[in-house]
Order: sequence, then structure tokens, then C-alpha cells
Amino acid sequence: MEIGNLENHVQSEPMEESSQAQISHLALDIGGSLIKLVYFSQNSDGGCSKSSVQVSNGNEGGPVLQGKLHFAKFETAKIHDCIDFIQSKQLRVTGCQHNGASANEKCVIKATGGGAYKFADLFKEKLGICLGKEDEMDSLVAGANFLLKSVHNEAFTYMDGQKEFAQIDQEDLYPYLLVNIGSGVSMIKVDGPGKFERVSGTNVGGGTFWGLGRLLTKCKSFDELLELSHRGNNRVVDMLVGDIYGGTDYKKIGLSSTAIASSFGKAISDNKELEDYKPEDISRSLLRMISNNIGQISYLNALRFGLKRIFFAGFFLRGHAYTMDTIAVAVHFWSKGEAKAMFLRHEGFLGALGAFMSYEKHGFDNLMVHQLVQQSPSASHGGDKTHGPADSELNDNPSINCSIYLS
Ligand SMILES: Nc1ncnc2c1ncn2[C@@H]1O[C@H](COP(=O)(O)OP(=O)(O)O)[C@@H](O)[C@H]1O
Ligand SMILES: CC(C)(COP(=O)(O)O)[C@@H](O)C(=O)NCCC(=O)O
Repeated sequence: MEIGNLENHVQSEPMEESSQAQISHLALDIGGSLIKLVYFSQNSDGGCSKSSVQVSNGNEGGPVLQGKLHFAKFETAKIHDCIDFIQSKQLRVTGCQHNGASANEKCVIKATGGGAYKFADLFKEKLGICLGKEDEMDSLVAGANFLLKSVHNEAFTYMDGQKEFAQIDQEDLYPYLLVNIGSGVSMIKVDGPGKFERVSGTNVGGGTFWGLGRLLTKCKSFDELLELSHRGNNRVVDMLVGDIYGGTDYKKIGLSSTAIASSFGKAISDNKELEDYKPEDISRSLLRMISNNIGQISYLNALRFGLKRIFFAGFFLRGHAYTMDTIAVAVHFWSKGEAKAMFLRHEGFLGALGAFMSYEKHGFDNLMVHQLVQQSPSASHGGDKTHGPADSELNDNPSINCSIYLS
């Protein structure tokens, strides 16, 4: 299949560049909604040099592959497009021989997420690949720690339309709360590298927004539903404090008249049918309800453990201004400004990155990612395109320049 045919599904793929570059080391995160891929391509100039960098395991002078980490995603329901994509890149033969065995004999690709179990047989049958399963929570945490430690300008705050990159002090990173908003939501207290506890979760997440939204608005794609929310007015659907209190604030308990008293509450008294509401108003109300709820539960968990920083990730966010703003406002409101919501540029790829890192852990291929040297993911080394609602996406999932040190 032509790579160009995958445009609707591959959403951060540098097409011209990676179709030619030598690609190795692929990792997958196969979730309930989306499949995420991270893969390394060597720079086209060959990019293999002797290291002059003293790396942590004393591997001075070992070969270094210069290149980039690339990111791509597919809908899980269209897993065959993902398989075609992997096949088209010939990842099978370039990146996964295992300890002397020929590619066809033993080809292991690191994979996390429920789909690493569910689709193991399909990958074996279609590509001859064994999925080397990595735990999803381990991978999320490893991916988050990598991004926060090694990628410049990865984390940012978002409030009142202002995106501000956060300088993360390496010495003061832990503890933090990681909230991954995928189909469902996991909340993980991270205390250090590999040191974490999943402290909570909620089944009202990205799958809920997309599933309910699709039923209520008849939207055909997630992006369409998100796009609709830009134009909507949630007050048409939501019952506000002012609707209940005759237009006034409920000052005594700190609620302004414009605060939402009950999401979708107006629908009980309007004597209207679904068709009488604009899909854009429904979409906005739904997005706000779910984002606000996640923000509130996250804050409560941060409070439980005295955590001041909450990093939000997962593809529900999609770098979408209104979603991030709602979450940030919820955290700010409930914590009275004590806790801070932060977001990540590579929000949806934590699990896949963590699985990628695990090649090192298992010493696959005699090729170990001892250290990834990160340079700023500036627009200049772009090429990666995110196809989506143009003005709504603030994250662009740029490729990451890096070096892989071979053992
Ligand atoms: N193109 C898309 N198709 C479907 N869902 C999308 C898309 N982009 C963003 N989403 C949202 O992202 C969620 C999935 O996030 P993700 O972090 O990939 O979780 P999972 O691992 O469960 O697939 C979906 O439930 C939906 O809310
Ligand atoms: C089961 C999951 C870890 C799977 O991850 P996902 O594919 O949603 O990214 C996640 O959906 C989740 O944490 N759900 C919430 C379950 C709960 O705590 O109620």
C-alpha cells in the first residue's frame, strides 16, 4: 500500500523522509482506541559514528546511530492499515533480529497496551512478528520520565489561552501524578524511575467522549467531534447555577451564576428532543463535562498524596485548547491554585516510548539504547505532520533527534 493512502490514519508521519531512511527499532502501544508507533530512523548520511560521549555504562567509543524517533498512530479498529504500514517500512527485517536468529525465525517487537495480548496472533500471522509484551503502566511511566528528563520544552502549562513551557528541574521531578487519558483513565503516582503506584482511575475517559459523542451527534470522526466543540455553546445544554438561582451567584458556597451546576441538566426541562439541540452544543458540553470530571478526580488524588504537579497525557487531549483549559481550570479551582496541571507535547506516545526504552532493559539484538541524547524538538527538524483540526491542535508530536548507543 502506498504510504500516502494512509494519510487519514497516520497522523504524525514524515512521509518523504522516513520512506527512504533506514528504519530500525519499532515499538507499539496498542490501546482500546488507537495504536501508537515509535520508531527510529538513522540519518540518511549513514549517521553511524564512534561515540565521543561518556555514557552512563562506560560505553565510551562504541558505535552511535544518529537519527530520529518518529511517531505515528492508527485507529485500533483499522489495525490492518497499521500492519500494512509496518510492512511497507520493512521494519520486520531491519529492526528485530534476536540474538543471532534470522528475522523469520524470531522477530520480536516490543509492544504494550491491551492489544499486545489481543492481537498477538494477528501480528504473528500477518508479519511473522512476536510481540514482546511490556506492562502498560511500566511503559507509561518510563515514557513520561524519558520525556520529562530528556526532551527540551516537552512539558507546558495551559491557561486562559496561554501555553507556557515549563522548565523541569531534574533534581525536583518526583513525586508527581501522571494522568493518562486514553479510552479510560489511569492515575499513577510516580516516585522515581520505575517507582510508581497506580492510585486511581476512571472509566469516564476519552472513549466515553468519543463513544457518547458519536451517538449523540452522528459525527463520523473524532476530529469532527472535536471541531464541532469549537463552535458550540455548552450553556444551551448545561444547567448553570444561575438557572437554578434566578440569575444570581450562590456566593456563600463560592459558586458564580455561570458555573455549571449540572452537565446536560437543561435537557430535562427543555421539552426538546435530541434533534432540537445543535450537535456543536452537545459536543462542547460533553467535552467540558468529561474534562472537568477528570480534572477534579486528578486533583483529589493529588491531594490524597500531597502532590503539587499533575502531568496529563493520552490522546484524548489532542493538544486541544478547550480540553486543556478545562482541565487546568478544574485543577486550579479545586486546589485553590495550589496544584498545577501540565501537559506534554508527545502526550499520546508515553506507552510506546516506554516500550521502546525497554529494548535496553532486555538487551535485545545486542543493540541497546544506553542513552538517548535529546535535542530540542523545534519546528526545524519537523517533517512530521499532524492532520487534524488546524487551529485546535497545539501539539505536533514532532520527531525527536537522538542518538542510540550500541553495546
Ligand atoms: N483519531 C482518533 N480516533 C479515535 N480517537 C481519538 C483520535 N484522536 C484522539 N482520540 C481520543 O483519544 C482516545 C484514545 O487515547 P489513547 O491515549 O490512544 O488511548 P488508548 O491507548 O486507549 O487507545 C480516544 O478514546 C479518543 O478520545
Ligand atoms: C484499562 C486501561 C488501563 C486500558 O488503558 P487504555 O487503553 O484506556 O489506555 C484504562 O482504560 C483504565 O485505566 N481504565 C479505567 C479503569 C478504572 O480504573 O476504573
